Amino acid sequence: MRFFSKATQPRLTEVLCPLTGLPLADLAQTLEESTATLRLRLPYPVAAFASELEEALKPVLAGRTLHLEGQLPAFAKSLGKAKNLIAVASGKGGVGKSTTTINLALALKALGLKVGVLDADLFGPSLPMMVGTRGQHPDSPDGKTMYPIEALGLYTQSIGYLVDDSDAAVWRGPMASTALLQLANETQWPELDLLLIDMPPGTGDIQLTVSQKLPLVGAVIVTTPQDLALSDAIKGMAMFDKVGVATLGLVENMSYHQCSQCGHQEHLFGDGGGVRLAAEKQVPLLGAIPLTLAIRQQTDGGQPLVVNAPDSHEAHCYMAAARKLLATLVKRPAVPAAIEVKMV
Ligand SMILES: Nc1ncnc2c1ncn2[C@@H]1O[C@H](COP(=O)(O)OP(=O)(O)OP(=O)(O)O)[C@@H](O)[C@H]1O
Repeated sequence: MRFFSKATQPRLTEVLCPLTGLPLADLAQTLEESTATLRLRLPYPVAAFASELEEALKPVLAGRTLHLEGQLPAFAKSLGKAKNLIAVASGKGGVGKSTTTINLALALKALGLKVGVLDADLFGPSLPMMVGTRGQHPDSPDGKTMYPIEALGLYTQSIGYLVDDSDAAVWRGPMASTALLQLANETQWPELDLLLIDMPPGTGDIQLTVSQKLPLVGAVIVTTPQDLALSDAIKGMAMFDKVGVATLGLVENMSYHQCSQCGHQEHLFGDGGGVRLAAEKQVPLLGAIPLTLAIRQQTDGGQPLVVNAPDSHEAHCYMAAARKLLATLVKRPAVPAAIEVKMV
């Protein structure tokens, strides 16, 4: 419900939200409005957008003091206290799904969200290496559930914390799906705005079962511009479609190679594949991430670029993708909060 005075309402309709591009009147809720104050609530954390919002809202304020607050609502059922589960998937292996997941998670955290990452990549759990938690094991308060391991400000859980890579690789079919679902369900996630799930590569039974049994808001598909990766990305989208999970967007990884010496860009794996696929499937292209030495070195070394070099071109690419993903989410209808009915 939105309450605007006659003076404020038409002006808020003209002001566009810097995140979504939608009129703020469609998103904001007025909590308080007086001659001295305007207090607004938005459906996303506002700190990272404060200066853009203050600038955009100047015409509405007319000298009043602006107070902003915001929180991401739930767009699907939660998993315990974790809201908004998003699968990060790719049809083809080795396209940089895990690298994209971790950098995207850190970029979303930089936008003010509380983010968890579930490394569900049974066949090559790489999250512990990417966030520098290799060799750590989750604590258990009761011998039945586990706490996630906090790293770089993210709440992480990985099959790699529990078993050796060699043990994980031999899991097949139902056993693998059960292990993944247990890992998701038996982790005591804190209150999270988002939980990114780094899915195993492929579109087989394991991926299908996990997509059906976890309450996903949607999926982000990672691809490279290569024809083979693109056709596997289409298979990935079709799988999610089959189980009624929306594709929230595409990330084109290794979009172009950027030389660390001269900055020259070359389209090693082809040009424009992600743009064409996004247009054909009518899904947002969330971002185009370059293939660079720094991404590989720093992510593989446990210090992903978004935290280690936040001013780099690569970090800006991840930040732009995170912003677009957040904007895509915010435009979706939220799940209504539970209404408490008192019996008298
Ligand atoms: N944009 C990039 N620039 C440079 N190197 C990258 C980039 N993206 C990923 N890599 C590197 O490519 C390798 C594979 O990446 P990653 O493990 O993220 O792929 P994946 O799709 O998750 O693999 P798998 O299918 O095995 O789960 C890693 O060494 C990673 O550092």
